[in-house]
Amino acid sequence: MANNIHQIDLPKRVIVGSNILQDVGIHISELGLGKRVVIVTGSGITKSYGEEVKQVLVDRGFDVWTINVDRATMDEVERVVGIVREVRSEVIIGVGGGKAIDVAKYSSFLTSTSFVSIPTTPSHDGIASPFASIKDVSRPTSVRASTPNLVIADIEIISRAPRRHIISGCADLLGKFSAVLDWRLAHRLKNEYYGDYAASLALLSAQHIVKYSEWFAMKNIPKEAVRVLVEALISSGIAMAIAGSTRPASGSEHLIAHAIDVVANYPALHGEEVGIGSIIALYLHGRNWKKIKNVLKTIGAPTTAKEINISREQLIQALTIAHKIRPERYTILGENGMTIEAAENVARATSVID
Ligand SMILES: NC(=O)C1=CN([C@@H]2O[C@H](COP(=O)(O)OP(=O)(O)OC[C@H]3O[C@@H](n4cnc5c(N)ncnc54)[C@H](OP(=O)(O)O)[C@@H]3O)[C@@H](O)[C@H]2O)C=CC1
Ligand SMILES: O=C(CO)COP(=O)(O)O
Ligand SMILES: [Zn+2]
Repeated sequence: MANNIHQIDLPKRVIVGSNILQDVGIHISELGLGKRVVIVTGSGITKSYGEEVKQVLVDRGFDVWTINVDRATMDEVERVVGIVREVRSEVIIGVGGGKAIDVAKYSSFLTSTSFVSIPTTPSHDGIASPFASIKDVSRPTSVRASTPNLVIADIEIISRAPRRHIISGCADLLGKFSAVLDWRLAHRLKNEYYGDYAASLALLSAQHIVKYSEWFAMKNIPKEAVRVLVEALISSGIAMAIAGSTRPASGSEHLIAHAIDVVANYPALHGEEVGIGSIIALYLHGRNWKKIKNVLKTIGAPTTAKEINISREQLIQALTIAHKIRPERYTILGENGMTIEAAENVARATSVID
């Protein structure tokens, strides 16, 4: 950011549509990414999607190696990096949820190889962002990683993800209302860089979830709504790429979500925790938290500590440590955070606890 120079690395190509996996080889060739490919998937249902991608690539003459990962940890990243170097792979493809995509994304960053993102679930906005959540890299927040050269989001596949994942993605996006308020606050109080365009783009993704909340409330969520969600998740990732940080997408609501993970060892999906964090963050900002709580309720997202499997004591503890998660990122939690008494009052005022 020195001398006002701001570098933005964006994805080269983003494909959103149905039944598009068979074209992955064509896009990789057209973009000139290389012929030697490592595919990273999870070890459950995403394995079969990884096999499908492998078959398509092998049929087009690519050399392909597949690695299944169980967790998004540095051990798994090192395993992938080792294989990528050994087979001299030029491209890493992440096929799956946040775990597989983040391991692939960070491994690509460490090996300076091209990165292709093929999400199978819309549970979070890391699909197109240049940041990865690696669980044991010193702290529970994301680290700089590769911008995807190519994103292939197949709506047919993504629509088959569990309803809970779809709602988690919606809640991750609703978190942008408080994230942007925090960013503006840090700009005004701490003279931190603020990019209004990136902030507006992040807000747009959250506004679309509010606009389409009745569709997301349906038992069988229509594919059109899933497409809106996927495009909004990609757009939020682009906002992070434009900002050069996760600032437009992550504020005090994310600090609270990360603190919940620290206190209760990942009790719920990332977006579900962010939804709870948003209610509290908007309350602290003096904004219309009831409106966002209603949207969360309408779409079937958790709005209480109990619904994300944590006790009132765990929630209160998380609220009191949230400001320490990323001390350099100023938010409404301030430098000293909340006392136990304040945390209890806030959680009760918003009915996150009884
Ligand atoms: N990089 C970033 O900017 C961001 C990263 N994150 C991170 O992303 C992670 C959360 O991602 P999430 O996707 O929730 O977690 P996972 O990747 O762990 O996926 C959760 C489960 O869903 C399964 N799954 C994936 N696709 C489908 C599908 N189509 N149908 C049925 N099941 C499916 C996975 O299968 P399998 O077992 O095969 O993997 C896995 O068991 C967290 O680590 C979070 O920190 C969150 C936000 C932003
Ligand atoms: O989850 C994210 C954006 O939705 C990334 O946020 P962090 O930078 O706080 O990990
Ligand atoms: Zn998030």
